[in-house]
Amino acid sequence: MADEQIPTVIADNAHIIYRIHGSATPGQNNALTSFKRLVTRTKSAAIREVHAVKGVSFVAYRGEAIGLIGSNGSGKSTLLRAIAGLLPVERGGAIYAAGQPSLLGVNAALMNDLSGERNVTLGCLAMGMSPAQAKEQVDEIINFSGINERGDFSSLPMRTYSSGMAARLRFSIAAAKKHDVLLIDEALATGDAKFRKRSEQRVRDLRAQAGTVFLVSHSEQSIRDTCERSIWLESGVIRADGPTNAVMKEYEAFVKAS
Ligand SMILES: Nc1ncnc2c1ncn2[C@@H]1O[C@H](COP(=O)(O)OP(=O)(O)OP(=O)(O)O)[C@@H](O)[C@H]1O
Repeated sequence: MADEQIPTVIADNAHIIYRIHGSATPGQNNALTSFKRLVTRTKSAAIREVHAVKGVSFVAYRGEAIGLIGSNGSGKSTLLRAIAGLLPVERGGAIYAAGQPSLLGVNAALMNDLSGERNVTLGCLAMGMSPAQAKEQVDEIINFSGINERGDFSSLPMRTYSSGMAARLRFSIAAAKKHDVLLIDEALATGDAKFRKRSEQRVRDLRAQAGTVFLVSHSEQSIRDTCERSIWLESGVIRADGPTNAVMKEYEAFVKAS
């Protein structure tokens, strides 16, 4: 934990509910039933709710790297998206964040028809760099991503890249900037072992630059290597929050028992 405890993200009783429209059985959603609902002012039976995150509270500090762990569907990605401001928190709770948290992979909307190089430039500009700064960064980002390891891919359109290559480029663009809060969802697991090592080092560097990093991963090793604190979510509820070793132990015992 950082010496000076400066909060970067505060979640206060955060509830996140997905509302799924049009999930009714056939016949429930035709024009006549819609009209009846309008006249009788009843709510659509076609809206179903998934309560993905249930009253989550925590404080993250500058300099911390926090792993989010838990079973499939436990709400980890949902929580990340809410921290990034991409999903609303229900009334009565809130998530406060310093600066503009960046969710890796979502913020960098890459264009399939443009070359990797052009995408790097656009990504840098979108993150607020000046054209001169962006130009300066291009080579370093391409090198870091390793997409040119098997030929000159950076000048080819993105659609010629494998999904792993695209993910690596996305990570490299996002990691070129100092972030107040960087949110990483499984991104480290997409690259090969060599890239994973490099990106873990970059996460450590970003942390050293006084940002806060959240990492969602099913790779226990990635979490152990990068995060000294972990939050375990299960069915949308925090089951444990503390030093990674202790939280992992509890989680593993739960997995074994279930
Ligand atoms: N776009 C969506 N619309 C409706 N429900 C969703 C949506 N995305 C996720 N959910 C539901 O919200 C719950 C939490 O999902 P979430 O993706 O946050 O879990 P996760 O912990 O990240 O899972 P995983 O480990 O499998 O990636 C699940 O029940 C899931 O079905």
